[in-house]
Amino acid sequence: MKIVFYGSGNMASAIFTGLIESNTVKGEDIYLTNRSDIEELKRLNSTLNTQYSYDDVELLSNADFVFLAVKPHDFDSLVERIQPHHNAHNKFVSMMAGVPINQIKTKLQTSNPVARIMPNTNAHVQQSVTGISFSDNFEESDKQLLFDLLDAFGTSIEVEEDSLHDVTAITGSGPAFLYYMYEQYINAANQLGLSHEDTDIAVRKLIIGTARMLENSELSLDQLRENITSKGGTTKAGLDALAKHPIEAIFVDCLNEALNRSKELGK
Ligand SMILES: NC(=O)C1=CN([C@@H]2O[C@H](COP(=O)(O)OP(=O)(O)OC[C@H]3O[C@@H](n4cnc5c(N)ncnc54)[C@H](OP(=O)(O)O)[C@@H]3O)[C@@H](O)[C@H]2O)C=CC1
Ligand SMILES: O=C(O)[C@@H]1CCC=N1
Repeated sequence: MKIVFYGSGNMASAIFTGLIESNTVKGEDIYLTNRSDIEELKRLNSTLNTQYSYDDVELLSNADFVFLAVKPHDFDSLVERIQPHHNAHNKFVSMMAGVPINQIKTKLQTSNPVARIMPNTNAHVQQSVTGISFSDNFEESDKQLLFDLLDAFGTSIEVEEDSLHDVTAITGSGPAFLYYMYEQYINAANQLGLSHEDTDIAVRKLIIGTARMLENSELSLDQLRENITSKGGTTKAGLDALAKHPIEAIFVDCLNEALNRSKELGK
């Protein structure tokens, strides 16, 4: 299988690293290109054995899956490279936030199958949650091949194309929202008495341990919380202070803004 990535940045590298490190695809079967950062392509060639080229005829020839991994605002520059050279064998897989399948087909002037995926950077540790939608003409056997690729770097859920906006907000951008929250927690913890170094280590371990509990426990979130909350104790005091703030409303606002931006990006 020949896989091409147009774009070798944060999201693409999380994916192709996951594909290679899980032994799902050999580095030599993955072809990378970017706008101009050849040093990065050489570095990836020496660490992951991936191929690289700026020759679009060579890249697209016999390519099974062509990942479109540029920012939405760079799509037009990508179209100039791909449109004259794509062939009937190419199945396109776009990870561009917000850009609809019909726009991809129109700009590339193609009736080839197109899938849209919305992964997240947890792909680096094979823990991406990836939403996927297919154009009507995507063959079942090709869908299965693509699902197998997605499995290599996490779990996938097939959704209606319109719902990819929700996936983008909740899990595509989601790691950034959680990192931001953890940053605030660390900032607040730094105002207590531990050294900043100890606080950083303690909070990172706290986050990892709590995530492991979520993974391994059969208890609900609220039961897990209840199990820590002694009557009249410290947790209750802290939770009461939290409840004075509109935390749910803050996240409603955050997710709606992300979702609206996803819709704007496709216009
Ligand atoms: N980062 C994330 O968490 C997620 C990102 N996405 C989506 O993934 C896409 C990429 O995002 P991200 O990886 O963060 O972006 P980056 O800025 O990290 O990478 C963008 C890549 O696109 C390349 N590029 C730009 N123009 C062209 C071109 N004309 N031809 C070939 N390559 C080109 C850049 O090359 P060069 O370095 O040479 O300029 C670079 O390798 C976006 O559409 C985003 O919506 C989706 C889910 C999560
Ligand atoms: O910020 C963005 O637009 C992309 C899409 C999801 C995560 N990063």
